[in-house]
Amino acid sequence: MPRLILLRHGQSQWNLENRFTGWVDVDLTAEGEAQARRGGELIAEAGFKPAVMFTSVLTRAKRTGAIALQSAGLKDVPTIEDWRLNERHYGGLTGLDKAETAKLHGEDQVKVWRRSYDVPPPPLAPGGEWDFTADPRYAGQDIPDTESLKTTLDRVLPYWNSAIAPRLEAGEDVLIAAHGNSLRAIVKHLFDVPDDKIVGVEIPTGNPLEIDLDAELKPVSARYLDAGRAESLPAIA
Ligand SMILES: O=C(O)[C@H](O)COP(=O)(O)O
Repeated sequence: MPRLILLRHGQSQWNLENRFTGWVDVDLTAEGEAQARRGGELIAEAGFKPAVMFTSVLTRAKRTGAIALQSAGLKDVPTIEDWRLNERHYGGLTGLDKAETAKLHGEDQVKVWRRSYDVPPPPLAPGGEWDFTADPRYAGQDIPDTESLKTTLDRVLPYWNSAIAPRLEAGEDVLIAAHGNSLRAIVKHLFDVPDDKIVGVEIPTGNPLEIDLDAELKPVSARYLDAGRAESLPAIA
């Protein structure tokens, strides 16, 4: 039975500063590094030995995965990076303070932007500080100027189907070190979470989520390895 571990990056500098981050390449805080190390210890305690780690092109996810593998004694596990595992693009909210944005637009509107399934934030204006179109990591790609969870899933799912699922179907265990919303998209897909229920799914930083899958890659059981920092999980059908 293949095992999958989803690991959201540890606390980033902008998690700490409460700023909308999306594709901005901020690094981990010291606390985030400690969370990644602890995640690796829990992965080792669970006896998890992935054949491969998938991650995004963003430093906070790549470093979390590398630190966790190192602290699990698994530093030789090969890593595959792809932008399709990036955080959702936060559009015109990128860089803004989350609390100030809530004062300006109201808590309800900000919750819709942050957690609804298919309402994207306003698009990013071209040419500004957070315009990623000239970033060589996205050369030749048709990159978004904002993303809802739905459009995030639209780019995560083809990558899941073409690159990740075949490894699990071959019986390999897989670690994915990524982001709150690219991982929420994978959770929505795997657990078949209805569109109006995904609003309640939160993924904590640096806490490995182990999902045991059957041959059809349907979840059989799931648990956070750090039970003390767990969030509730969707029901298994
Ligand atoms: O991009 C961000 O700001 C965070 O990584 C995730 O943000 P959220 O909690 O608003 O989804």
